[in-house]
Amino acid sequence: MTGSDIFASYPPLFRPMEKLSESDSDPGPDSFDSDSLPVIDLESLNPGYLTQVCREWGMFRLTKHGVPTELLTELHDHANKVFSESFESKQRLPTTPMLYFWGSPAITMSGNAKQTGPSPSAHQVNWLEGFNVPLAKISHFHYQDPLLESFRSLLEEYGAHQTRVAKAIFNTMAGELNFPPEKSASYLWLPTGILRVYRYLRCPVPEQRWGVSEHTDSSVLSIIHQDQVGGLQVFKNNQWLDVKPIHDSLIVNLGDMMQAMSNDEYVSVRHRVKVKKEKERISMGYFVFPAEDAVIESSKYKPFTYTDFQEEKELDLKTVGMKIGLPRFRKEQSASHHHRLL
Ligand SMILES: O=C(O)CCC(=O)C(=O)O
Ligand SMILES: [Fe+2]
Repeated sequence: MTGSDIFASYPPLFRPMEKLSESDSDPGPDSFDSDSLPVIDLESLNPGYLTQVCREWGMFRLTKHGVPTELLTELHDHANKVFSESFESKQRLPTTPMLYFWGSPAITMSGNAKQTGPSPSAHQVNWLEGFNVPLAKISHFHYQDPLLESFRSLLEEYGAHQTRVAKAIFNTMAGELNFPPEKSASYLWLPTGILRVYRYLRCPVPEQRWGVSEHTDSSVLSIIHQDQVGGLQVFKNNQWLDVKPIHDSLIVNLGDMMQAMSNDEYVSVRHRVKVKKEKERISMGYFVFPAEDAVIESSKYKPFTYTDFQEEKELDLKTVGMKIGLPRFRKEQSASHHHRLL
């Protein structure tokens, strides 16, 4: 590919108006200071420490997770190649088992995009493109194209690892939180698992745009693997901390459903992703949800299902213009808020 063709793979909205200068490309790896994110070793999972981290952080680095390093390397390599194809050819791909989207990470859990591109208001757009991959269907399809087929098969393998990891972490949490066994099973409903493979695009005005703006995940658990570019930040002690890219570790964060299930003992952590002028970034996320009809019950919340939560969120996005999330489901929301102010 010649230099000027690089942006043929970008959705048109993200193609720079002017040629980005040579000095803007590849200034070498960024150096990240080591971060203070807690580290949890899956091989010797310590329930007490996990609980402490879930209360204080809602995010941690996972090591000894058993996902082979070569699988991670190959996945990033394949993702790079697939994303480098022209925008038009990516748009023409079938929507199962991998749905191509751009400009917004907000896709419904079943993987049915409301729309695969955003409405054209560049300011709110997320500076990314991606594939949404529901794991329930991934082994039922095969591609003719060898690159896509090996990407699909790697994702299937990766998905099985993520499912295993999520189950192990959740089971420990469920034990610590004393969930009754029948609740545990529907609170983490593995067939809801999805992967999202993202490519964050180079942005001429990185300080004016977000890869993903500040949010909490709606999931029970999310697991991120990022390449060496960096950009993920987590909000802790009133500050945004850079999450250092470390190839053989995974980043686990708790979502809104876990916070509600734990009766606000655990935190659904705020995080965001920055974009860069000179580099694209690839990350892969795994997200898992409760069963559709599982009623989440805890003393601080009115009983609700994940479906109720999604419906409320979509309504809020339309009417308020943002996700309100958990406060919509807390009992005596205004009264408790008042208490805190006094
Ligand atoms: O790309 C990342 O590192 C995180 C993406 C993310 O926060 C999300 O998809 O919810
Ligand atoms: Fe997120």
